[in-house]
Formats: sequence, structure tokens, C-alpha cells
Amino acid sequence: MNKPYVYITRTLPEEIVEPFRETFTVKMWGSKEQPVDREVLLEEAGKADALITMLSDQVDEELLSKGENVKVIANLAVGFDNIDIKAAEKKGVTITNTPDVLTETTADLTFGLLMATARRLMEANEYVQNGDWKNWAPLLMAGHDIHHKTIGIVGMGRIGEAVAHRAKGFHMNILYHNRSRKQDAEEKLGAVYASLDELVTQADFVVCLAPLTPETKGMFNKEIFKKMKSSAIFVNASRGDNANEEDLYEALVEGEIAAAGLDVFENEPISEDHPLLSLQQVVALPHIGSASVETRKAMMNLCLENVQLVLNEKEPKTKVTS
Ligand SMILES: NC(=O)C1=CN([C@@H]2O[C@H](COP(=O)(O)OP(=O)(O)OC[C@H]3O[C@@H](n4cnc5c(N)ncnc54)[C@H](O)[C@@H]3O)[C@@H](O)[C@H]2O)C=CC1
Ligand SMILES: O=C(O)C(=O)CO
Repeated sequence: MNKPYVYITRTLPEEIVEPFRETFTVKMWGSKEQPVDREVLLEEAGKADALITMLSDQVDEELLSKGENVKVIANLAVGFDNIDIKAAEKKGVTITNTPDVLTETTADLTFGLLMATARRLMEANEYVQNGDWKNWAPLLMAGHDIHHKTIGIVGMGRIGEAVAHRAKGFHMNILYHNRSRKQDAEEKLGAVYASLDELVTQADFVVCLAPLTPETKGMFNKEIFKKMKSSAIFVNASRGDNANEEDLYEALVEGEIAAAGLDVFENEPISEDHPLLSLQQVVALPHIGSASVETRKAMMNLCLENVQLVLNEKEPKTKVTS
């Protein structure tokens, strides 16, 4: 009997894929970095029993209609805003994602980004490397304190809560806004529920960790930035589309907020001439929230395990439903 055919839209390390080659025929797009050509993906979907996709691949009705035999699509991310889940469900295709395995790693990066932005680490590093450091000075590269300040977490899910744990270690006051109250976080971390308006008016650090949905798209807009403290720092580690970048740029230039730490952008990769990148008070990262070697390998393994389970007619570990 022919082995099932699994197409992966990037080149993953052979040491991860190799153990699965016994059960499936695996083909990978020939680049570790470049996204798969859409035409190639559509053609491969027509041959495949399963796909492993990246967050930059659009899994839409067109792709699903080509994938006549596709039973499972494993997305190498916890976010699944690139996938039309309802269309997949209608076609009977199982969708899986990678929750939990990346939670702590992404929380580390989010808190690191908050710290780098508040304490101007990138600017300070550039200053030293450029040979501009001539003297110690009382206000040289002075930033904002983090300890004992108020953090406002929008999207208090797995990662949001892990960030709150880190914030507690820094003796921060924790506000959160979420679809539902988090009793556990309130009891263990002293986190206080707030409406979005209350949170943005009171927080020194506003951290977005909500998924991208029709409801959250553009939620950080002109009106919301105007409500923030002029000393506030905005951190976005979820999806770029949750913030309106034009409004964010205006808010930074007008001094309505102090700084922004961004791991995600409306269009990725962001172009080097994007106005946000011209601002010293912006720290910009190339969507590396979950990018530790250990975690990325765990995400890859989880995708492959989910594919194997579904192809063996078993329940996957981490199925996404609408
Ligand atoms: N920068 C990066 O590399 C990474 C980014 N992410 C992003 O982080 C997101 C969160 O991941 P998890 O914490 O694992 O997901 P999760 O599902 O555990 O948490 C999301 C939380 O957001 C809340 N939420 C949804 N809509 C909301 C709204 N309108 N207002 C307020 N809260 C709302 C939900 O109630 C939930 O508690 C992912 O969807 C993904 O977009 C995740 C991993 C890495
Ligand atoms: O998992 C996700 O949603 C990411 O953005 C990358 O890990």
C-alpha cells in the first residue's frame, strides 16, 4: 500500500522529519526561509493527504477545494488567523495548531521586548557600537521603570497569563482584559479585570496578546491610543493587524504614547522604509515570539504527531474548532 503523502511548506530539519518518513512520504518546499509559491502549494494540495503549513500560508476555500484528499492541515503556529476554519470544517478537513508548547518562550520574548523598549536597550547598544559613547552622563539613555508599574494585558490566555507571572516577579500591578474573567490569575497573581477603556487609561504598559479575529482587528486605534498615558508603552506580540499602524505612528509622533515594542506587523516582513521604523522609540522584531530552537522543534514535532494521528484515524492532540 502507498504511504500517505505529506507536503510541508518550508524545509524543516531532517532530524525532526526523518522518524516520520517510515509512515509517510514527506516532501518539503525547498527553502527554509522563502514561503512556498502559491501555485506550487495549490498543486501539492491536489496530491497530498496532509499539509503542514506556516502562518504566512493562506488556507482558504481555493486551497481547500484543490486538496481533494487532504484530511488534515497542521499549522506551525498557535494562531490560526491564516486559516478559514469554517470552510475547512465544511470540507471535513481537520485543522491543528501548536498551543502550550510555545507559551513560556513567547512570554519570555514578550516580556523581553517590553524591557528592551522601556530601557532603550537597542538604542543603547547601537550607541555603543557606533562609538558615540564618550562620557557617562546623568540622563544618558534614561528610560522608564518597569518594576512596581502597572501592566495591562489584553488577551489573558495562555501567553497573557505567562506574561502576568513574569510581571508579578517585577512587583507590577496587573490589569487584564479578556473575553472572560480568569479566577485563577486573580487569586494567584492579584490580576484585576478591567474594561478595555479602564485598562488603557491606567496601564503604563499595554500588552496585546489577543488572537486576530474580526473583533480584535484594528482594536488598537486612534481613540484607544489617545486614551493611554503619554508615558505609556505599547507592546504587540500577537498579530500586527490588531493595531492600526498609521494610528500607532501618529500616536508616537504626537507624543500621545511614549514608545512601542512590536514583534508583529500588518504586513510581514515590514518594509525597511516603513514610517514606524524611522522612530527611535520603536523596537521592531521579525516575529520571533516563539523562536527558540527548543520550542520551534517542539512545534514541528507536534505538527507531525497531529498529522500522524489523523492519518491513523485518531484524534489529534491539538485540534482547532470554530
Ligand atoms: N509573536 C509570536 O511569535 C507569537 C504570537 N502569538 C499570538 O498570540 C496569540 C495568543 O496565544 P495564546 O495565549 O496561546 O492564545 P489563547 O487562546 O490562550 O489566548 C487568547 C486570549 O485572548 C482572549 N481574547 C479573544 N478575543 C478577545 C477580545 N476581543 N478582547 C480581549 N481578549 C480577547 C481570549 O479570551 C483568550 O483568553 C495567538 O493567537 C497568536 O496570534 C502566539 C505565539 C507566538
Ligand atoms: O504561534 C504563533 O501564532 C506565532 O505567531 C508564531 O509562533
